[in-house]
Amino acid sequence: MPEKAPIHKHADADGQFRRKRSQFRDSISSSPDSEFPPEKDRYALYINQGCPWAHRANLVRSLKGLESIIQLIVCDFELTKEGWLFTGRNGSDEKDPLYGFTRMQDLYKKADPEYEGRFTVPALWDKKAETIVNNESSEIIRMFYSAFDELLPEHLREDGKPGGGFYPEKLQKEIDAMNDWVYNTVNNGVYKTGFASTQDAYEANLYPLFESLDRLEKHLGEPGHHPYLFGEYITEADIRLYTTMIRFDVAYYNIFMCNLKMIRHDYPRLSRWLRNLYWDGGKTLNGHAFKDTVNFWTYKYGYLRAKGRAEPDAKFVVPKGPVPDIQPLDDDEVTNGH
Ligand SMILES: N[C@@H](CCC(=O)N[C@@H](CS)C(=O)NCC(=O)O)C(=O)O
Repeated sequence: MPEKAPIHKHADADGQFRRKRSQFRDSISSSPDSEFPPEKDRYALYINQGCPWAHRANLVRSLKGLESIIQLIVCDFELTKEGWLFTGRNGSDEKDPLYGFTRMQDLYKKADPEYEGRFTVPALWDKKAETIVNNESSEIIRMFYSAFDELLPEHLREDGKPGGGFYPEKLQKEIDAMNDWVYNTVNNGVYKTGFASTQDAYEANLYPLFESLDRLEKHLGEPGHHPYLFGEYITEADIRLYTTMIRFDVAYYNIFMCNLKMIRHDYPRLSRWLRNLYWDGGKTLNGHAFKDTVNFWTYKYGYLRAKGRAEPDAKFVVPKGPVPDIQPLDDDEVTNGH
């Protein structure tokens, strides 16, 4: 195995970026022997505004109407040698509101003093058991789909939804298959491209990323695959792709050098899909959740910082474009998709 990277370094010694496995993998469930039953005010979701994995969890918390059930705690999105901090800046609380910690790593150490993994967001905290239930976003979002449904009004419960919810049984195989290649080449693909520290590692990830974007563009043109990836209703596949696509033109294109094509100019269907989600007036979604969980400036500034082009405390210049951050819903230039 290549040498382990320190907190602030992204690529391993061989130039490749490898995301490490999450280690807290418990579940919230209402089964009788559940260690973590659904309860109002019992859990807190730790995020920062920059991270696309934390964004997934935050987005589903909003889409499901869980704001008054699960507390949201935001740390600063500037990664330091000590990991994520609570600073009072960048949307962050001044201190961790539960314990007064100034570092995310203190929370991980409280959960498990022997913990040796990365101190990542998102993390779902149980205030009663004082531990991390889960720090893997793909599992946290699935918990949020239905684990709290008994506490929610009928229209927000998965079994009350016309399409069968975010992960309907009849689509699970197809969603899982898409998740797999989208995760490897798109969600994580942009990171593997952007954090590559050799030309070979960069190119080895850049081309598969754009092959997958081409594949998604084609997918959206097939019968039954629009306006959302699997038809009339938003599913997990849309949620997982969204947090990467909304950062693409404003950050990954430029700062992560994912710059063979842009969503707005080169992918009309993906662009329309993205704008549909962002601008939806809350008619089909829970009140602008896709829009309200986005902060474009954070992406422009935060990825520049993450990429190491700006030293802490140095003055630096944040790219202005592209302008606008996202195009209006009905933009003639890009309406030839669907
Ligand atoms: N598998 C995790 C990945 C989370 C993750 O890597 N988060 C990044 C922020 S985008 C992080 O916290 N990195 C800090 C570190 O690795 O030290 C998930 O999807 O929840």
